[in-house]
Amino acid sequence: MPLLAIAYFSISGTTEKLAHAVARGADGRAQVTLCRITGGDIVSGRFQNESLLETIDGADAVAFGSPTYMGGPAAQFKAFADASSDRWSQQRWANTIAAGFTTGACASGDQLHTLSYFSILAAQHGMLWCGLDIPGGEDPSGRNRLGSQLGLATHLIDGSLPESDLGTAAYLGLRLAKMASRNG
Ligand SMILES: Cc1cc2nc3c(=O)[nH]c(=O)nc-3n(C[C@H](O)[C@H](O)[C@H](O)COP(=O)(O)O)c2cc1C
Repeated sequence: MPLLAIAYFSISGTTEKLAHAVARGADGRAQVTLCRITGGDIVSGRFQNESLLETIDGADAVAFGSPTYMGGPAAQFKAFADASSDRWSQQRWANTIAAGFTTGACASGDQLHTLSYFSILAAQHGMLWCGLDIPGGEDPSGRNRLGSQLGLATHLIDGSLPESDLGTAAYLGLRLAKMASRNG
């Protein structure tokens, strides 16, 4: 079974809900490891959780997740990304499947920029980007509600995530598991 690592940062729990939904979607088709990035991993501005990075070293697929903060990934996620530069120099994550998910307070809160950053991070590592194959506004169950095909973009409605966003996250997990099996 392929290994799916979900590397995410969340403070108030919304991105974490998405991470758990991605994991549920992959259940039974991949072994899943949730890798939560925390502020405590960052010492003097540098991300120092080597065991989290080592988990990703062994993964067949990786889902990157962060809330959108000020039009991009949260600083804590960026600290993790910067710490991956040792892996970059050896292209250690090359050919691993990668995808991304994010959330925001607004429907058009610049989530695309966060997803673009994730895809560039993946490209820097030679990873293979996996977007969403759900046409926005066309899915009978309302998945990919915001019509983002680069990755999963969501936003809060009355303070919580709609079920359709969690369904999209689960679908992304399933898709990653399938892609990882195909790529293995
Ligand atoms: C510092 C900060 C910056 C934010 N910037 C944005 C933003 O640019 N766009 C947006 O839609 N939401 C923005 N938000 C809202 C968060 O993305 C939103 O509350 C999200 O659900 C938090 O995720 P979490 O529950 O996983 O911590 C911002 C929130 C904070 C605290």
